[in-house]
Amino acid sequence: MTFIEQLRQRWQAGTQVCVGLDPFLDRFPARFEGDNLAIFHFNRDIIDATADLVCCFKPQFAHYAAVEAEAELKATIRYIKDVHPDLPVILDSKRGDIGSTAGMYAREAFEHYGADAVTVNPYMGSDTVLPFAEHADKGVILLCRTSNPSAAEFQNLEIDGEPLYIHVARRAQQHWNANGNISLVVGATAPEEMARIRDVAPDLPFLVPGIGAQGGDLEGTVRNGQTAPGEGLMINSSRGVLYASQGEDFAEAAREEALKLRDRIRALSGV
Ligand SMILES: O=c1ccn([C@@H]2O[C@H](COP(=O)(O)O)[C@@H](O)[C@H]2O)c(=O)[nH]1
Repeated sequence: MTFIEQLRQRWQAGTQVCVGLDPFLDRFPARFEGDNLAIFHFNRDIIDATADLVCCFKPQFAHYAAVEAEAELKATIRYIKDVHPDLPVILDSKRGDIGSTAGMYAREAFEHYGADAVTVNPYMGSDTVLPFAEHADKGVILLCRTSNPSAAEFQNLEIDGEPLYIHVARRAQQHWNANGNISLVVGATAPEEMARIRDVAPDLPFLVPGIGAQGGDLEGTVRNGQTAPGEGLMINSSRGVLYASQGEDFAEAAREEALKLRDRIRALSGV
């Protein structure tokens, strides 16, 4: 099954929640002290506690590379594929480079790590996006309007009467989506921008970071981002779910948070 097919199946099962797997070792419960595979074991417990509530998981690459835990990233993705094979995995590595290097980044995500989708920075232009998009069964999730406080600095600059992020969204919808495998990153901190992006990219799934720790607007996200009730969105929460408790009940607390988020989204969707 392709990334998009897997995602649609999860939307139909009633969830648009994406749990981000961003390990911070200093926020792990005490039981992981001295565990050489603490990141993998923590992830495994979170994955098992939330799998039935999510439409995808999203490990963020830097959180593994910075602590030389690339093998645990690979093991985490392998674990999801083996134990929860209906759940797609997004490798959030925000890659982007000249075409020949972009092709290697695509292989890194899809072949080496076994991810179903990867985040890509499209601001270097078409030749840096297409080496990812030619992997027709894989998802390519392009930064469009990000969630961070300075996102507007460049992304909202007007060019030919429209903000730069609109040019990216239109190019994605009209030129890069020949294989039907493109999605966009649109932050929950920018609900007005999200509405404008949905106008020019009516079909593309949105990966929506910024809920929880970043103070994003869940109601505005659902109102402005959905393509149909219960569809179109992968609403990410990382720290808000992973560190809901740092005690022995961390996995139960993570499940509770993911469940609350899923049900709030459902209620806002009217499904
Ligand atoms: O615009 C963006 C793009 C990616 N991210 C990533 O999403 C998660 C958010 O984590 P929270 O703890 O839920 O705030 C993190 O991995 C970011 O690198 C983003 O926040 N904004």
